[in-house]
Amino acid sequence: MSAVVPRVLSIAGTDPTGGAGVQADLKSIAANGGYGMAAVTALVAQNTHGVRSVYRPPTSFLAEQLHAVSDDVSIDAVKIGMLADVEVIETVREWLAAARPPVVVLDPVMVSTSGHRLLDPGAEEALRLLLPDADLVTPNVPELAILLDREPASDGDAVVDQAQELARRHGVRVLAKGGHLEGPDLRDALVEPDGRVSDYRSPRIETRNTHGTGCSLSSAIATRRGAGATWSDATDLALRWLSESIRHGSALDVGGGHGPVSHFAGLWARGGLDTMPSPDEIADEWWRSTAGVRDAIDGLDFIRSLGDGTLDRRAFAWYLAQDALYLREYSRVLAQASRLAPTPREQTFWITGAHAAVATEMALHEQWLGLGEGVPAQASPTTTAYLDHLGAAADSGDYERLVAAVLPCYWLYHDVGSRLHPLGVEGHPYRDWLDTYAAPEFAEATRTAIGIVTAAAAGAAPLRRAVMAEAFRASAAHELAFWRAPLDAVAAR
Ligand SMILES: Nc1ncnc2c1ncn2[C@@H]1O[C@H](COP(=O)(O)OP(=O)(O)O)[C@@H](O)[C@H]1O
Ligand SMILES: Cc1ncc(COP(=O)(O)O)c(N)n1
Repeated sequence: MSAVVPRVLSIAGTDPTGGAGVQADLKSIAANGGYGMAAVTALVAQNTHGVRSVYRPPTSFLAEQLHAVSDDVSIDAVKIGMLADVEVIETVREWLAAARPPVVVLDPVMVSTSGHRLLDPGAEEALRLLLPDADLVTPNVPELAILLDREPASDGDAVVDQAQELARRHGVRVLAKGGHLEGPDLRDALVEPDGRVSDYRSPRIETRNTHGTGCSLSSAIATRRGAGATWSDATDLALRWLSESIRHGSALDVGGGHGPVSHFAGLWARGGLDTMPSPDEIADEWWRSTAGVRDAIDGLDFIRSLGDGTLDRRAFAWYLAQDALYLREYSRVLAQASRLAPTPREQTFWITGAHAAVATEMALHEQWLGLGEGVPAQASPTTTAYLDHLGAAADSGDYERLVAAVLPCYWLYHDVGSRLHPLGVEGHPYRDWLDTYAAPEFAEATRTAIGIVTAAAAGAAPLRRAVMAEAFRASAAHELAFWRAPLDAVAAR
């Protein structure tokens, strides 16, 4: 079973400038959605101008690296690059026989772009013997010729002929790469062991940044295949990614010779570098952003006297009348959230809230309206302002903004309600009210609302998340004004 994120091992040499070898492989694996690992065959002192020297550590140590990985990690794919000499080839072959990784892509690295040997001339036959252990071999034009012991092909058809010959001889799939041929059009050919050919054509990109293209391509194919794509799809996806990365290579400005490709250019452009907060982090941040509003609510005479039961009945009746006006409209706003909801679960949640707002709570308020304190039938300026804010969010058709705007009505009410509730002793004049907003169903609905809204915010792009946070904060400020209004209104009469 391959993992969602395929675990891909590169067995290759190094490039301290990061454009080729294991350094390029790890970037390519990551850029194609894999988890990259690397066992180093040889240390190469090289840069974008060329190779200066090669140090090949004892192969016993390579074997230790390989077994350290396979003893611990389930490997989904292996990419093999520079093998340096016969001893290294033998070490890798023995390890492959023992570890049996499900996908093996072999890039038969022999000579660097700059013309330096990365494989002993005497190791060519050993490399040929390794070919059947691979699922895919990815030679460039000169490597294909050496593996066949022929002259290099000079056009696309000759490359395909040679690739078919190699595939047949060794019973292996071959991706023959056309980067070394001349001309404006590039052709790579995937040849099955039975000779069937799939062509991949693309325009040649005018650039000096082609250092490590072979390393990067083979790692990308191994990763895509390790994730479950067919060989043909894996090749197609990897080539599209490589073209994009070659196109952005020169913008990196790395070195004065053949520079690297820009492995993450596409991801940077499309995904940006922003981190994504978790829903819990958003909940914390948004809640903290209302600290001032909450302190101010707690400090209101209305809240204090509501808690100890000394609140002026007229003020309470005025408040209930405004709340009834508010709830009718709030119900419509929740119904709009339900209409825009992306999932049935959310659709159900908001429509249930809309029903609760208009039915259950209205019924409670009907009783209190019986207080007969000559309450206003018109929405106050404060109520109107709050409803205008919610109405604008509802009319925008923007689900995320809308649900962020309706959240404080749950969250702050639940917060105030659960703190006032213990004060609602026998005989408390506002006990029914105190019970409503501390009820377990309201606590549950509040939790669900917070979960839905913060999950939407976590998944939103940063700018969208900022719009949501602003809608939330504005509603919280309207909540404060709503609680402050009743005593002011009664005092002004
Ligand atoms: N200038 C370029 N424009 C577009 N694709 C390129 C360019 N150079 C190389 N490639 C692609 O990069 C891959 C590796 O190319 P190639 O040069 O043939 O192999 P290697 O890097 O092993 O020598 C191939 O898929 C090739 O099509
Ligand atoms: C360690 C190592 N492996 C492979 C290459 C081939 O790179 P290129 O794709 O430029 O031929 C390289 N230069 N160094």
